[in-house]
Amino acid sequence: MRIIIVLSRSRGVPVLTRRLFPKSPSFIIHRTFNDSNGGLIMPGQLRGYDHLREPRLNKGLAFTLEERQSLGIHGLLPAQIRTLDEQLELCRLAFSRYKEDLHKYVYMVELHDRNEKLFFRLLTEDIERMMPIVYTPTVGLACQKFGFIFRRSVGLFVTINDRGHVYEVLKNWPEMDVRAIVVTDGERILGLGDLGAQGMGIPVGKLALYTALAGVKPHQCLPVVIDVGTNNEEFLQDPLYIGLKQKRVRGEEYDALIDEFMAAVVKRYGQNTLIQFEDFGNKNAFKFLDRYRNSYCTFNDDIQGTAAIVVAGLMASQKIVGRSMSEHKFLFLGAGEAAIGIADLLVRAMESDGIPEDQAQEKIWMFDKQGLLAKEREEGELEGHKIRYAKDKCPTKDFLEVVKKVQPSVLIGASAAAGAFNKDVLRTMADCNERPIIFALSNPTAMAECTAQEAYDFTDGRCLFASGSPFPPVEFNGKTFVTGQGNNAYVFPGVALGVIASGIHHISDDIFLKAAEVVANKVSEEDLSKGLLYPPLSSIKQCSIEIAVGVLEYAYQKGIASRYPEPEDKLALIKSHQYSFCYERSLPATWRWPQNHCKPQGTVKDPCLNDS
Ligand SMILES: NC(=O)C1=CN([C@@H]2O[C@H](COP(=O)(O)OP(=O)(O)OC[C@H]3O[C@@H](n4cnc5c(N)ncnc54)[C@H](OP(=O)(O)O)[C@@H]3O)[C@@H](O)[C@H]2O)C=CC1
Ligand SMILES: CC(=O)C(=O)O
Ligand SMILES: [Mg+2]
Repeated sequence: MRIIIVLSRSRGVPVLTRRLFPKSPSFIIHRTFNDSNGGLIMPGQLRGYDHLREPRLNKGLAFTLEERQSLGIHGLLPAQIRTLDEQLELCRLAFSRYKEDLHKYVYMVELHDRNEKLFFRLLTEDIERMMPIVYTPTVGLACQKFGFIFRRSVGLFVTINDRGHVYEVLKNWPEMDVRAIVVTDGERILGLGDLGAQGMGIPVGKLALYTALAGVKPHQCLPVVIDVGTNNEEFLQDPLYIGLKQKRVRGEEYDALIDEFMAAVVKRYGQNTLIQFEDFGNKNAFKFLDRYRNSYCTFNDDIQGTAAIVVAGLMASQKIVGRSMSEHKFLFLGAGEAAIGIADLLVRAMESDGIPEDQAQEKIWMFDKQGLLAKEREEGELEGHKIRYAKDKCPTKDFLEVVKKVQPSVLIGASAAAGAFNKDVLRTMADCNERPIIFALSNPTAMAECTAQEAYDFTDGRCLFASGSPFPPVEFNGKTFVTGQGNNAYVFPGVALGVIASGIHHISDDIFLKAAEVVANKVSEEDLSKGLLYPPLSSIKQCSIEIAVGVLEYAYQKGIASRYPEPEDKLALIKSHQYSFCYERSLPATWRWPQNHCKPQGTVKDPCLNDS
């Protein structure tokens, strides 16, 4: 009789062993070890050298002498031992020496690939400088050039050819404790259109913010691209394109793939796994939100996350403008995911102030490629989600004329129509409002409906302005305005952390209203006086934590949390779910200097001790 003993962390290995040796009884010792962040590591299976190759374990020159000795990597590193702070200083220097943003992006990707802790520490400590690189606007350029800068896989690609085997593909992802997935099919990447599989940069960037802003642990995050082809002709001809070179598959086959993906996620990682939909084309985005919102733990960031950040800005603006939500008139340029999502949450906010739904909808006008949404359009020309904002009559197909007729107090651009808020539009807003509110939400920067400078110049410095991608501070008449970033990045990381910590099964719109209130309450008089409708980016991490606590409170109040008992100290629970941005000790607790080994003299720095 043969006995095979399998020591494995993977559920797949014992199965494989049984298949290979069907007649032998195999004793499976399924033993796993957690690092202090909850990531699974297997000391018994790791060579010392792996600590240098595996980005999750690598500390570079920050390995202490003891660690180098005990891991058997002494001599594989030069003699210098650096602290985490010293490494960060060097990273900042290297980062700043790259002149091109795309080169900075590649530097960050390579750092991530080399030393995960250092990457996240750098990102989280200097979010104002790093966020425009790992996120909008540079991430848009990175997706366009993804084929050229692709180094190593950073997420999972599920293609239409994997139909029937999606669960097997998902099992190839090496992490077993995934709690959050950001998935795109690349059809509408920012305002750049169909970038197919190269849209992978977006889930990767969004999830980097999960960790950097809310402290969701990196090994719990999984970026996914669903590759069903692309209709981007340039990419189809480009030898560097990394995805399937075929036109997009649509219809039943596509829907079945997404259904299979959702079911596979639950099978592999459990029903509480959060699935964030990102940058799908709008018909699919609305369809999947409707289809899955009550059966999976899911939300659509472009529809719901964006809504929360715009409603937050409007709540904050009340302190200056003195108007409640229902006293505004809203005009949108664009009637897609972002615009409809914002409008729906605005209606909900007005309803909670006692305004009936139909009256709330009356205050909202929307303009798409064909003009103002009007009931008089031919049948079939108003998709389901647009109908509720259609007006009886369309005064004109000219946007400026609509601005003049409607005289909105709030103008919201979510169209990717660069420059559509031109001088005449902005001047008209200034003529009919003491403090016009202007959101140019489209990303990346080049797609914005107007620049910050234009907004202030053409409204005589009276507007309250926010944009989806960052603009530098603006001078007008001797005053400096700091422009706020109206971006869902203020919302989704905190919502995700709150959802993970409370174990919510389904995410309602009210959670996004709650998040909006939290963000609005963080805007100070001082922020508003500088022109900011949002807390400064320097407090976005605090904002994320407060949103997470707000979500947790809401979940227990409404009885939708699934983790019991309810924690008394909700902040402490949230913190217990967060990643540590400090190095862990890589020394086994029992390790001692060998007896015959003379401990080296001199100062031995311990990088774990001297960071905050
Ligand atoms: N700041 C933030 O946090 C976010 C910003 N965005 C940005 O918003 C933009 C739109 O995203 P999303 O709503 O998801 O995209 P969609 O494709 O869902 O919607 C775009 C909308 O804009 C309309 N549109 C396009 N061009 C024009 C034009 N020239 N004149 C009038 N309307 C036009 C389209 O009209 P039609 O319906 O007729 O096709 C459609 O209604 C993108 O740039 C995206 O990056 C998105 C999410 C979050
Ligand atoms: C910010 C974002 O989600 C978008 O532009 O699509
Ligand atoms: Mg998006």
